[in-house]
Amino acid sequence: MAQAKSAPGGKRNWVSGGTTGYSWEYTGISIDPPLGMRNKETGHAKGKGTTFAGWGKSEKREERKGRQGNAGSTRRWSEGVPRVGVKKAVSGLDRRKRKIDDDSWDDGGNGRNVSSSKSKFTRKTASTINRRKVSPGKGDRLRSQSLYEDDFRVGKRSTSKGSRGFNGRSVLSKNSAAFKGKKFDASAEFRRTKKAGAKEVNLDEEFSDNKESDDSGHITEEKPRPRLARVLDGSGKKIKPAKKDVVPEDEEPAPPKKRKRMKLDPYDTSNKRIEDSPPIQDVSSPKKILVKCTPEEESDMSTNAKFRAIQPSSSILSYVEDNLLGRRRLNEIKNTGYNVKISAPLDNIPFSTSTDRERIEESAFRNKLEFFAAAKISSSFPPPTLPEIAFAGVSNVGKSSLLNALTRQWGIVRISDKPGHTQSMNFFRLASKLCLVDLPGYGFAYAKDEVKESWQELVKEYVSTRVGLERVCLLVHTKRGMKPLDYELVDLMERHKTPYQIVLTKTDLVFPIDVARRAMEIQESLKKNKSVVKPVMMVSSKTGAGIRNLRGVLGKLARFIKP
Ligand SMILES: Nc1nc2c(ncn2[C@@H]2O[C@H](COP(=O)(O)OP(=O)(O)OP(=O)(O)O)[C@@H](O)[C@H]2O)c(=O)[nH]1
Ligand SMILES: [Mg+2]
Repeated sequence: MAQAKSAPGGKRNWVSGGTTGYSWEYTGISIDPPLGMRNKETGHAKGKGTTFAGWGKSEKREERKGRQGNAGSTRRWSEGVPRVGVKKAVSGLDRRKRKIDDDSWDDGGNGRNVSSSKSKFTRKTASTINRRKVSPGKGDRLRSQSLYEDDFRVGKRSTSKGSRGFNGRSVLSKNSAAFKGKKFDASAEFRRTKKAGAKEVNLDEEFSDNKESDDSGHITEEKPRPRLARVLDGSGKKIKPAKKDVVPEDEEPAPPKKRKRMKLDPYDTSNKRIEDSPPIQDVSSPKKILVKCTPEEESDMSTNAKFRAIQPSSSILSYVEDNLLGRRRLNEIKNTGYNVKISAPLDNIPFSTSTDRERIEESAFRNKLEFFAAAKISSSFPPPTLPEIAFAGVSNVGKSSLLNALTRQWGIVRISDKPGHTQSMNFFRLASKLCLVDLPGYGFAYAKDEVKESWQELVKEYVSTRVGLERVCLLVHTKRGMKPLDYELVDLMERHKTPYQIVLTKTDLVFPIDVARRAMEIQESLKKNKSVVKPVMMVSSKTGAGIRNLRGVLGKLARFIKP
């Protein structure tokens, strides 16, 4: 700062440029030039890095050019500015402050001349100067700063267009004119280079000065940096060598990295289509589920490996494929003829254009879903007038969503991705045909332990004592499988002879083969149970896969109703 002010001849003169307006030149400049002009001055047409952050670097380069023999303008304005290293570039705000402080900005009212220049940028800078003159103060700094940013933007825009615009070319030519006749002739240098063909220029030789002075004027030693050799091709263009090609001389090239070999699980077909999996044998006994394993091997296997070793029956596999269960690409659904623009597209007839209500083939579910009672204790249960279907399962398994999906009446039953959303037993009516009961979940939920226990007790009481309970749909997350609490409820229902059916939910989250495996696993584990209703149903409330089949199964319960 102090250096800038005290430098000799620190004044800028605006010189008339004839009929075209006004041109400018620095004579013994000791101040920081206007930001946008830096590009002009340095002649960096693609001046992205030459404005704020790259200022130190470009300045350094220009100065070196000057040192090679040219005492031109660039040399001069680098004299007055405190030099900064590449890493220690002056921040935009600092430079801004420096400019405000500098008296030579006022320039004896030359702002008028500046504003009459053709340059868009120059005009704006001039207006900034004038405004500062009128209202100096705290607010001024902010306003001028924003203008400053505008200037920066204008300058940047103009330079990014390859100096086609108002100022880049003219200044460049001015600069090259200034170079002409001096020791360093840029065009001659360019011709020389072109003649010589590709030529390597070692920057270390070219720029041997590694010493930098910081703001306080101390000389500091700059850390030695590995420099990349600059390569010029036949046309004189710079070719940036790839980093990997530049190996420091003292370092030996590292040996090529060994590729890690992936271990392939022969039973894992989870990332494949069902057709890609090994040929399926029809499994008739539970022992055959795990293939190619001795009992000792089986005990050593992890739960995951055991699951992957399951080979589902061909009937389950074909059911999964036919109903497009499992994770599917949108294109696959589209190509099969389903309208992917509607919610739960697979709960539809392919190529159908009928409305939601018409698409529901099962008449009971075409009725309006109406909430009519909620219970937190068994004494609040409504009288059993209709056959009931209850939806039980761990929290967040998708019970409430399934009610909406079955009736295609989105939003009637509230859902949330937060486990423990449904906190009471909610009774819904489908006209006078069926009663659907949304039960609170068990297991992990965002609720106090005693509250969760009370839900569990309520569910247990309901499934074991409720009159008119036609079926309990026990919902199981396809990805996670049955939990101990599920088995507990199963045992209870077995004891009370409550009919229940397993429904795999969120099938869209796993690969088709894993949907089939999960169904197979559960079917086999509950094979001896008496109250379980077969088959294991598989659905996705999101894609609508399997919903029509479940509707068909549950709709049969409503047929026996006497209106
Ligand atoms: N991907 C996917 N997400 C689903 C599906 N069914 C439900 N969900 C999501 O799972 C979350 C929980 O759904 P709910 O229907 O509230 O689950 P819940 O079993 O009623 O949960 P609680 O009331 O807390 O016991 C929601 O964010 C749903 O959007 C499905 O088939 N596929
Ligand atoms: Mg719920």
